Amino acid sequence: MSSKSHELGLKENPNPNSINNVKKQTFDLGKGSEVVYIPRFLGFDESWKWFNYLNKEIPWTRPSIRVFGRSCIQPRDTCYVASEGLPELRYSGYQPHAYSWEDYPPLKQILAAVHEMLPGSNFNSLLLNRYKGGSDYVAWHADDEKLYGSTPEIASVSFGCDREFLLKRKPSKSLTVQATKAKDEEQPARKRVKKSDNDDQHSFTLKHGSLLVMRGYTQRDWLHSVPKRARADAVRINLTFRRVL
Ligand SMILES: O=C(O)CCC(=O)C(=O)O
Ligand SMILES: [Fe+2]
Repeated sequence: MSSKSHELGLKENPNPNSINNVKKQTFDLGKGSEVVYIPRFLGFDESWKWFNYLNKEIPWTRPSIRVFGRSCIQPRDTCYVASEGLPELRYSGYQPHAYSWEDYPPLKQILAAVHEMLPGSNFNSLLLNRYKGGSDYVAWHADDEKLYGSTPEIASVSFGCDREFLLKRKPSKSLTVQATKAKDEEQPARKRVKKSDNDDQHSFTLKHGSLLVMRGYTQRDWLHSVPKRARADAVRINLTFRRVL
């Protein structure tokens, strides 16, 4: 254990007793996409220690990114940590500097807890986000960069202010609106696809100390976002662990 994590009073294994009997909610999104939500992945008090460490020690930046050809400031703070020798990450025209796990030893402890919770996982990179208040957000996107492969598992740990996390199914590429409508009208009424059916959207309130996992074809077939929320007035820190192939 590093002297730094000793100073913080952080344990080597963040929550050994609850690893195997935590409440785990699994959501089958259909067609090979799945989300798992574990509200109390890490203990409450311990999670505030992680929060304080991350808020203070991580070299947060708010880079310029490109969205639809326009340059803008990313509406949240960010940092990137990755194992050595991996291909570089690039998103929205921005290539973050890859810090080393050795620079922030407590991150390795959180990574170990995630690995223990998700047998078979082997994450080697981490994107950190800090939302300073309700006007910080992440727009609709999928983490479908090629370097993660076709069915990436992404493990997302949240600290601090509760925020809503939304998922919506990507519009189908093969059927235009017109084609969908025409096809729909060919069907007898009882067989028509009801567009009001709500299995195309899901919402989770990501709690302090929670873990949310997206896997299978979730990045190919779904978009996710953390929208602005006027009443969310406190800081939230989110860590997304990923495996670069
Ligand atoms: O903050 C979150 O919960 C999600 C962050 C996210 O989607 C991302 O970094 O790609
Ligand atoms: Fe994402």
